[in-house]
Amino acid sequence: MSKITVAGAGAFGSALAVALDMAGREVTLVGRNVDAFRSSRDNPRLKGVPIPESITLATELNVTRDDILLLAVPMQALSGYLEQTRPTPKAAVACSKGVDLASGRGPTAIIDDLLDAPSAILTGPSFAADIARGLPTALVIATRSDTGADLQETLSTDTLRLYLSDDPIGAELGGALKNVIAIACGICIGAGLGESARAALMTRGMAEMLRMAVAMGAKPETLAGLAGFGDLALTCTSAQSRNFSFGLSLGGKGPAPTATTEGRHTARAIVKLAETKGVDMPIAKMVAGMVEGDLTLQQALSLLLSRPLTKEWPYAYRTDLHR
Ligand SMILES: NC(=O)c1ccc[n+]([C@@H]2O[C@H](COP(=O)([O-])OP(=O)(O)OC[C@H]3O[C@@H](n4cnc5c(N)ncnc54)[C@H](O)[C@@H]3O)[C@@H](O)[C@H]2O)c1
Ligand SMILES: O=P(O)(O)OC[C@H](O)CO
Repeated sequence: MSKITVAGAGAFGSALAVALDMAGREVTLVGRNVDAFRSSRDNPRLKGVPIPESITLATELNVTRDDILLLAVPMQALSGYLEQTRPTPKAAVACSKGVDLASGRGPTAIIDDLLDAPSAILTGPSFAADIARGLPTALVIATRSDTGADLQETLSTDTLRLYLSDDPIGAELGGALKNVIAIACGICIGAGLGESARAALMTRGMAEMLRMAVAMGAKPETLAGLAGFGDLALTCTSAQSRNFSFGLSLGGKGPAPTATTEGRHTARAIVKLAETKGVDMPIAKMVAGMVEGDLTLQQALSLLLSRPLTKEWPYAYRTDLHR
């Protein structure tokens, strides 16, 4: 079985490394921060779960065509990281959830542009702490390459169940866009706007995700799966989510988390992309405005609620409008 190298020793990269090591895979965890926990095996990004001695720690990326490379650095760091390291693995699997602000590209497009290796995306509802503790989790591995079945087999464990998809665009946009809607839901709950309003935001947010994804060439059914609906449900309803917690703080409840919050950047990136594609994304626009400090909560709310009354679904499914 292929060796696995995980680049990015933050919460998610470390959690994947631990889960795969527990399942008997040969794992190397690479990160600029690994020296800080090389002897203690206690990574502050993954509190309470020691990094087993069986996982090799490295500060420099060094992969061969025998290795599967999991890329677990934040989205805005991905292209710079690959430009700098130029690895040549058997397959490069992005684990980042977002859209690159500078270029509007998703993670697999960045891999395809920069590496001579098949690209894939690993995404879906999963908190790092749950994966690291071996709690049951279901994810999607999506690729257009013929490495999909091998990746699914190698990266699945007894508790980490991977479903295979041939729609990386849909899968990565599901993971990126749910973060933006989760910020909106956090704002809603933080500001005391109620559970009914959150349900409305999740549902209309799903319509925005679907419109945008289809406009980008994704299959609508991907958005109904783990990478879309599944991750939206998790992230919009759990205070464990950094995106939801960031939203809570924007809504006036609690401090902003200092950890990686992908939706802040993705909101801005997606609003730019939606304008180019002519896709209507009012909730994302409201989130981007509040993140930028251009809109107050009251302004965002009245902009959303004063939109013309419309039909619920036909517009979202009129894919011909967006192709
Ligand atoms: N934490 C989760 O529960 C979770 C779950 C699923 C997906 N993800 C995704 O995984 C990605 C990483 O998130 P995380 O939670 O591990 O974040 P994190 O902040 O815990 O860790 C990010 C890691 O990337 C490293 N890093 C940052 N910039 C870098 C650069 N320029 N070059 C090299 N390394 C760099 C940091 O040192 C850190 O170790 C995000 O896109 C996130 O959406 C996270
Ligand atoms: O903590 P968040 O908001 O980055 O969410 C983590 C995962 O993406 C949930 O699937």
